[in-house]
Amino acid sequence: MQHPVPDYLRGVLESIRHLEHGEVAQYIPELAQADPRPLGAAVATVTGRLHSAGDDRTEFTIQSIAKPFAYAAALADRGVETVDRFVGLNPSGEAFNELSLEAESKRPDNAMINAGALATHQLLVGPYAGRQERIDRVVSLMSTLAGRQLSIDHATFESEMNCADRNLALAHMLRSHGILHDRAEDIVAGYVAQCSVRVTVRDLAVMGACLAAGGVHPLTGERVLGSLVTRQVLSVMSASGMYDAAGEWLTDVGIPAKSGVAGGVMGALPGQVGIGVYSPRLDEHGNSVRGMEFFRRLSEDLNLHLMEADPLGATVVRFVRREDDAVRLHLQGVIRFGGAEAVQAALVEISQERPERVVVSFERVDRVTDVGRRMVQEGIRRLREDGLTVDVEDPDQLF
Ligand SMILES: NC(=O)CC[C@H](N)C(=O)O
Repeated sequence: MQHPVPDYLRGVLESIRHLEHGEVAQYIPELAQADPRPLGAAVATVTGRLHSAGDDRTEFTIQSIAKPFAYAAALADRGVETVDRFVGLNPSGEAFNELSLEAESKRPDNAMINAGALATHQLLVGPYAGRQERIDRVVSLMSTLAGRQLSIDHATFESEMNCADRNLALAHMLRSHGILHDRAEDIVAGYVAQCSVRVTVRDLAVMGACLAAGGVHPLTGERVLGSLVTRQVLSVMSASGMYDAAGEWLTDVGIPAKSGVAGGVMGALPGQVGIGVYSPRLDEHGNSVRGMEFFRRLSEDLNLHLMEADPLGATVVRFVRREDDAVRLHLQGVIRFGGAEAVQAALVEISQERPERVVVSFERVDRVTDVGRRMVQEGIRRLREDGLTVDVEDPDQLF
């Protein structure tokens, strides 16, 4: 049989194809000439399966979708503290190309707007890195994440450099505040180069899946980014990834995402999937019109909203069985805070029966987080302190 997901994706694309409002980006000549018709989408799971439909092999420039990856690289290269000194964490509420600086620190509001991305680009590699080293760093990280060597579209690069007045103005202002150190021209060139990297929706989906998997590459299993770095990137993406539409986006769609003015949108839903979509016509915020509609549809059809959670706690306790001399507590699934609290409650109840022996079985458990382990250990410690015998069955040594 054929996997149903590509068919589903095709259906969604067909249902949004009629949306023809919006315009291709006008302010970069090369993008203004782009064919507005292509439409493609891809979804990659954190377990490494990739599905796509429509114009899924068409290359386009990544533009601002490079920002979260440059931010990830800077966080990895310079550490959270250093990066936080130069780039803020709050939504700006203004357009992506505004000079949005925090009143006192003069830091750009966040790394998803141009001012923040210029500051982030300066931080790449190390204090003495040169223009080419910084570019190589971002391109190489994005290539690792995409699982193939990505390259720069020189025509788009030149085209944007010829009309980069606004980004140059931002860079000069940032330099006057001591946020940039190199020549404004070099930082802008590096930033524009990172924006000019060519990708497909399949690349975006895999790159997003890597963020969704906490920094572990879904296809190779290799850890590419630290889990705290990934968490910070996703947090800033959720707050600011869709620019001044970020609040509405988080409410309606609930998938951390980043858009680019060539028409790409990348999403990363923690623990589940990476999503890529491409359609060049943009709304007034610079977000792909069909791309946003695609995300709305997926979020609704597939229940992907970040804030839509199931009450997971109680399901960790599979059952409690009373035998002659023992009470057996069978656990299952993933034990995090919510589940571990339910285990502790079950242990409190069992302690009141004062059985000779308690057996806690992890046979059907998939995973125990650190906090889950500490909490279950504490429950068991208290049972033993009460004078009960507790045995743990843990064939896979998860506990
Ligand atoms: N939102 C975007 O994709 C903007 C990227 C573009 N290169 C710029 O700096 O204007």
